[in-house]
Amino acid sequence: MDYQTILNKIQTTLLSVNNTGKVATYIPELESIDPKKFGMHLYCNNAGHYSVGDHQERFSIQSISKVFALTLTLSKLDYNDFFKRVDFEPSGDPFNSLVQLEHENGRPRNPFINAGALVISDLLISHLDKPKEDFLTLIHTITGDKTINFNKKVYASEKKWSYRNASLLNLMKSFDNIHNDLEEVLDFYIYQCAIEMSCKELATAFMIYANRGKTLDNIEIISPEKTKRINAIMQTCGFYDEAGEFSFKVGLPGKSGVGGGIAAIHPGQYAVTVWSPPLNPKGNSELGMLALEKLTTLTGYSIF
Ligand SMILES: NC(=O)CC[C@H](N)C(=O)O
Repeated sequence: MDYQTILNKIQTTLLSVNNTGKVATYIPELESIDPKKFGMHLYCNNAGHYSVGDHQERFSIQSISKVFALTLTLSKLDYNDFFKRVDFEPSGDPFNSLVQLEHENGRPRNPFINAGALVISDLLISHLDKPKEDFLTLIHTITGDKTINFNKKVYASEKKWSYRNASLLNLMKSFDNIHNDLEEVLDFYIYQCAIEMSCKELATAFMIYANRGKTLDNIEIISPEKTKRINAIMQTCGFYDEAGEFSFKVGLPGKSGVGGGIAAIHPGQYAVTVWSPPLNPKGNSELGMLALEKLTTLTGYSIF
């Protein structure tokens, strides 16, 4: 498959698209990002790399971090302990919605909405001595790059504007589904979202999900069985109330973030990442969705 020609075609086509998306502003620091940035990186199972645009530039991974947090949790915890606290059904609601949580007694629908990721942060704090270090170490291990870190400005900016996440935490605490100090949980969650990676680094990291839980150096990060489940949750819950649309149009398991990144995988084949900051009304990268739709259309392959 000539992936490089396909990526070039995608970039050329997207240059002429009228991008109606808007860069996220509710985390003020994200507003300063150039909306014209566009990068894409595809990492093939046979170790081939294909890329276009700003694929080497780091950006805020935001909710893509939720996949790594789930991976770390499932590598440490028994399923039952975990799924008592978080479900694995699509929410059909925006990523930061409070409504469903009240109806469902403080048990989040899935690990990829904010409420679910906050419970995961709480669980990791309970089970790890150094949650932040362990989280970063996981990312260093799966990318082979120890320079990856969090962005202090984005972190500070989200901390100032975290009223909604604080509300989610308080609501869950009232149902006894948060066990640690609320400030500590919020701080750890915001730290994860503020991590910066490039398309290239994210595609490398996501190769574990395309490769049954193993890095390309054959280190098992998570079992094939748990990898299967993480991929299933990406497929059904990776795009909030647009998960159905992403499945329909793209047909790959993936995860988006409000920094404008999307990472997706084709099991056994490749990991692909795209970055374009302007978001559609559901909080997913407008051009990112389009780029991946074109990828599976032009290659003729998705998981379906
Ligand atoms: N969808 C996202 O990327 C949301 C992450 C963001 N840090 C938040 O909690 O609101």
